[in-house]
Amino acid sequence: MDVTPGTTNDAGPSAASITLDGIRKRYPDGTEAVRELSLEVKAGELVVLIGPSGCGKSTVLRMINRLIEPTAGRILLGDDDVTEVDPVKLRRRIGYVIQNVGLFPHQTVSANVATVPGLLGWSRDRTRQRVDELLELVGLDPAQFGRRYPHELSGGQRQRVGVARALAADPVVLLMDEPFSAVDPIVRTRLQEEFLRLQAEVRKTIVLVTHDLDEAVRLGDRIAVLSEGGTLEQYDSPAALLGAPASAFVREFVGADRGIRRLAVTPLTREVLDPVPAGDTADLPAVPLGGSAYDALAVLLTSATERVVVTEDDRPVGVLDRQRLLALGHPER
Ligand SMILES: Nc1ncnc2c1ncn2[C@@H]1O[C@H](COP(=O)(O)OP(=O)(O)OP(=O)(O)O)[C@@H](O)[C@H]1O
Repeated sequence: MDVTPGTTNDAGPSAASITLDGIRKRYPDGTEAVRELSLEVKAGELVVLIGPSGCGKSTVLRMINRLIEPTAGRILLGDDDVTEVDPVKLRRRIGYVIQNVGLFPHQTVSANVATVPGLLGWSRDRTRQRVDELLELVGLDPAQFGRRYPHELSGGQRQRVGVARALAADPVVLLMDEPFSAVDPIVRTRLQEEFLRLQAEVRKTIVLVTHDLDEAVRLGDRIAVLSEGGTLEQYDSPAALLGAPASAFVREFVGADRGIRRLAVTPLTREVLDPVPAGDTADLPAVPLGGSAYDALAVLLTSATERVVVTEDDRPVGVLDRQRLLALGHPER
């Protein structure tokens, strides 16, 4: 029986937590790609795995959907142990987006997005409705793009089709391996912004692998920094990671400009402000409460003043001078 088109009939949760419990991967040639890793991702959370080349990020990701079998340890989706589930069925519950997308070149955009619904045996009407809904969700007009082939799209459009395809059967988890790295920096930034909007709407549990720290800071609710052998160096929010690196490795990895990066993820809250001084603040450049410390610094650097006033509903609620602002980038000093 088919129920309402565009909805799942097996009304399971739309996102599941992921628990990696002491997972290991030793490849047949003896390479210890992941020595031992434990990590929890909450339902609806976007976690970024980052670390130097070869540290085991992709191996971890591919163990979650069992494209790679772990040598030891447990992986849970919600309460289900993935090693006890048929891998083909498992992959239908997990969306997977890779660099260069891996679209089928001889199938139209619509047919590509319909891959998993097809495997699940959805009716044509239900599939078509879901495909159109998803193309719209990722910002592609179904009438214009549905019948095109992948080679008739730009890199950014292909990437969006890849995301739509991964979301098609309403997976409980989305795994993304360097999803935005094949497009140029301007398109990448736009895709990242669109992706954040999409995630606010669909709230999937997402594990995303990247090389790009700015991407990690922009997208991640939490960031897991790995070093060689899948060793977890730190698992924290972007602001905590940049503000207080847990080891020399992380400190070096996040780099000398981490202070500036941290400003971008530090909101201007009442707690960080100095009181409004007596007298007129009308001459000071204003930034809104809730904006980022980076925005405040940008305003300060383009004005000839030493202070910015922070406002709410156009009323001053505090001020910040240059030194206080820069100190927000390095809270441990
Ligand atoms: N099939 C395999 N057989 C043997 N060793 C492998 C295999 N696949 C990966 N490795 C090794 O396992 C380690 C981890 O590789 P993995 O691809 O997971 O790293 P990564 O962090 O994703 O790297 P990159 O950022 O360069 O993509 C590397 O040393 C790699 O050479």
